[in-house]
Parts: sequence; C-alpha cells; structure tokens
Amino acid sequence: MPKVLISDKMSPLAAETFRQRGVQVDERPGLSKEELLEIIGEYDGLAIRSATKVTADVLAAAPGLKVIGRAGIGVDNVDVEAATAAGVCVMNTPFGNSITTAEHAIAMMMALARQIPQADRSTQAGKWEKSKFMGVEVTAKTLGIIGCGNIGSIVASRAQGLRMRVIAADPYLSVERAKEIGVEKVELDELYARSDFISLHTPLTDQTRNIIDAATIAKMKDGVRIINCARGGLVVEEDLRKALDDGKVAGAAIDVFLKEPAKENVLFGQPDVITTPHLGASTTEAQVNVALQVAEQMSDFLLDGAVSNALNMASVTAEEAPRLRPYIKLAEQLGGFMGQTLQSSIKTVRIAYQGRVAKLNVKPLSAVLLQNLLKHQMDSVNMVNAPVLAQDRGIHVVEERDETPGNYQTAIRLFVETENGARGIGGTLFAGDMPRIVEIDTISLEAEFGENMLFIRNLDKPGFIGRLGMLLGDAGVNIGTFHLGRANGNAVSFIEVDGPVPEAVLKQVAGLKDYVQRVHALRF
Ligand SMILES: NC(=O)C1=CN([C@@H]2O[C@H](COP(=O)(O)OP(=O)(O)OC[C@H]3O[C@@H](n4cnc5c(N)ncnc54)[C@H](O)[C@@H]3O)[C@@H](O)[C@H]2O)C=CC1
Ligand SMILES: O=C(O)CCC(=O)C(=O)O
Repeated sequence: MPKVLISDKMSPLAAETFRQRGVQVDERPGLSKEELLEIIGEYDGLAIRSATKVTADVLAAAPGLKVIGRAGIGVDNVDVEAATAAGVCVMNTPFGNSITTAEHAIAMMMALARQIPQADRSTQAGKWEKSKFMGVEVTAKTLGIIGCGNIGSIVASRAQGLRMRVIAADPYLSVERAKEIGVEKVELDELYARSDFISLHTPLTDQTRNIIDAATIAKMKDGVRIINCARGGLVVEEDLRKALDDGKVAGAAIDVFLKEPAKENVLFGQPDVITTPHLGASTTEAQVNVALQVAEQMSDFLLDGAVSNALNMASVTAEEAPRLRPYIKLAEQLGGFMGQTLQSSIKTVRIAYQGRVAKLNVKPLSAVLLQNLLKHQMDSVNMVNAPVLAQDRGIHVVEERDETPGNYQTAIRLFVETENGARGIGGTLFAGDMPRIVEIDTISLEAEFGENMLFIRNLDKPGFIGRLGMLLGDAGVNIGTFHLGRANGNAVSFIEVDGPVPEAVLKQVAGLKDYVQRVHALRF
C-alpha cells in the first residue's frame, strides 16, 4: 500500500480521502527540516501547502518519493527542477483557491481604503480618533492589476462590481480576453501612472521578481495604495517602506513576504501598512477544495499511474515512453525557445509534425511543447492543462501531421502568431535521438541546445562576430558553440555559453546597434 506524508496543516478531508482510496497516510504538520529529512525516506508521496520547503536535500533523502502534491497554486516552495531530476512528479491544484485569494485581495483593498485595522486598534484602545481615520472611496477609482490570470481576472470582476475602473498589465493577456473580462489592457508604465490602487497577481518568475521597487514606485501616482497577495519577492520591501515613510505611497496591504514565516520585517510597524500571515488561500471552502483535489490526484497517481495537473511530467504510457522520449526533449526545447523569446501575447499556435514523428502519438508532444511555450507566462501550466489554458486565453492551437518526409526524415515545426507578427522554429532528431534545431524564423541553421544559450537576431554584416566575441570575452563569458544562419541580409546567431550571461553584458550586446536587432539569454 503506498504511503503519503501530509507535512503541512491541511483539511482533514485530505487524510480521509487518502484512506478511503487505500493509501496509507500520516499527518505531521509543523515538522522541522531535520525531522522531515529523518522520516521522508519512508514515503511514496508528500502532500504540502506553502510551509514545507521541498529542497534538493529533502529530495535526496527521499529515494522512494514518487509524487509531491501541492494543495494550492504556487510551487515556489518546491525545487521542481530537482524533483524532475529525481523523477518525482510535482502536481498542484490550479483553481481550488483562486476565488478565495481574489476575495482576500479585495478585502485588503477595502481595509486599506478605510484603514480598518488601524482604526480597530485605536478604538479598542479607547481612543475614539474619528478625525484621524479619514478614508477614500473606491468607487470611480482606478485599480491596476498586474498579472491578469485566474486570480487577477476574478479580482477584476469583483472590483467592477465595486464600480472601479479596472486596467491590467499582463504581456500575455490577449486583447480579446481583456475585452471579454471588461478590463483595459495597458503597458506597465501606463498602469503605474494611472492607478489609485495596484494589486499584484503574477507568479514569482525571473521577469516579475522585484517588479515593485524604488524606480517603479517613482512612476506611480502620489498617494497610490499597493496590495500584494501573490508572492513576497515581487516587491522590494525596503523600497516600499521608504516610499511609505516619504508619503509617496499612501498605504500597502501585504499578505506575502520575501521571507516566510515573517517574524520580523522592514514593513512592520509602518503605520500605513496592513499585513496578514499569507492568508490568501485560507478559507474553509478553498481548503476543502484543494485538500480533496490533491488527495484525489495523488491517489490516482500512486494507485493507477494517472497524471493530472502535473507540472513536470508527461502523460505517456509505459510502452510509448521510450519512443517518445527524444521527441519530448525536442518539443520542450522548441516550446521553451519560443516561450523565452516572445515579446507579446500569442494568438495562434501551429504545430506541424512531418515524417516519422507524424506516425506517433503526438498528443503528449504537443502538450509538452505548449507547456514549455506557456510556462514562462503562467505558474500552473502543465502538460495536462496547457491545451485548456491556451484555449481559455483565446489561443487557437492547430496540430498538423504529414507522414511524408520533407528535407528531414522526421521534423517538428512550431509556428506562432502574436500581436506583433509571426514567429517559427523547427527541429529534427539526428541519429534517431539527438534533438537539433534546423530553422528559426524561416532562417536555416543547425544547432544543438545547451543549458545556457544566447539568441541574437542580427544584421548579416561583417564585424559582428568579432565584436560580440570581444564583448563576451572581456566579460569572462566563454563561448561553447556558435551557430549561424542567414537569409536576405538578416541573420540569427545561436550561441552556447558556459554560464548565465549577466544582465549588464546583455545590455552591452543589445547596444551593438549597427548589428543587433534583439538579444535573449535562454536557459534549458
Ligand atoms: N496569497 C496566497 O495565499 C496565494 C497566492 N497565490 C499567488 O498568486 C499567483 C497568481 O495565481 P493565478 O492567478 O492562479 O496564476 P495564473 O497563472 O492564472 O496567472 C498569472 C498571470 O500572471 C501573468 N504574468 C506572468 N508574467 C507576467 C509579467 N511579467 N507581468 C505581468 N503579468 C505577468 C500571466 O500571464 C498570467 O496571466 C500565483 O502564482 C501564486 O504565487 C495563489 C494562491 C494563493
Ligand atoms: O496554502 C496556502 O495557504 C498558500 C496558498 C498559496 O500561496 C498558493 O496556492 O499559491
């Protein structure tokens, strides 16, 4: 009988469901790291919320672990890369707590507008300070939502009910979807300039980390109020404190902190700050939803091998797995490349299978490709829900198969239409199992992916390679491989480097204006 550990506080329905399904379960919320390391080796499954940190050493101590189930959305407390490397499936419950979290953001906004926590403290202290707590109405004010996915769009609908004007900055929100949910899509700078309240609802990614800092606060209206019920790392807490002390920001409502549990924090004690201890998802309803869902999903996985809402795993049968494996790698790379180099929202995705691959079960390939295309924009995307999420966001996905080989015996091509034009990438397998890129944006080349890559769109002019080489060399960035392709005066350069390229060096590369149209640092 498989054995699961529940290591965070969770509705008792989770344990009940495991037992009913025939899974042995231990409930041990509040374990220390040492205690977890000591016992995790006994378990096949680990069910968590946000308190348990599943780091590489926890995974190393868990040779029998097959699945981690997050009863919630964000998986930033799980080292998904290490779990994947260890062959552990990581699943979450993407929608179970969205309404609850959106409601918390609205509650925080209202509490900010009327200083309810401060007024409560003062009243209960017997002060009756009526004139001290002058509030503001939210009606007719502008709410700026950064990140308009599941939770952001629910916040938008609730705020519209409060008669607020809602604008949203989300590069991956299509204009059609924005129209459908009645929000005005704007660029971040416009959102900063126009919003009376700003609410954050993005995942924590390399693009969103520190999205609110001194520089972005400077672009905001004087007297803006900021709500963060997403993740601590989105806000530079010291910069926010300073802006509150200076009066630039009139108030901040914070549910999530850079370091949690937040026993101390630079924002604490600031009179215009209100806080909650990561309570966004804490309602009876949401906790029932996520507990039931995580227990069902983990039981299905452990008992029947069924995979749902997995962030790192393909739904493939044991028989298909070995044949599909190299194509899965290629699909990950094609989607990952495109996802990391797109600069606007996607309208259409066309995935074309040609030759040998067209004879296989390509559904998991399309799913993994879509997952990798979308994962740089959304937290909860996985192989199972990527097609549905794409559809929900108005992205039209077309799959084509042609069993007749073209230039290559087997090939996968990905074409994406965005609001800024069309993009494409194609790849094949060399020697049956080695993924190679063979075209980018209609320019042919032959390239292999490494862990750290630079992709440059450049002009086909003498001098570029020398200047780039000097620049990278001076910065101590070693070039591993260098692939070039060109057509009609335009060129692409795809370069493997021995480590991440610092932001300052990327800026210098982008600054080679006579040659470089754009540059992206990619990780695979
Ligand atoms: N406080 C709490 O207890 C809870 C917090 N959360 C947090 O809320 C976050 C959002 O959850 P969902 O709405 O379900 O996720 P989602 O994936 O549905 O939506 C996230 C949105 O952020 C957008 N986005 C990505 N990068 C962006 C960028 N650079 N600028 C602007 N927008 C960007 C995406 O396009 C997407 O629309 C989660 O990642 C989680 O960290 C979720 C549940 C509870
Ligand atoms: O489980 C919780 O209380 C936190 C929920 C959360 O942050 C999430 O689902 O991303």
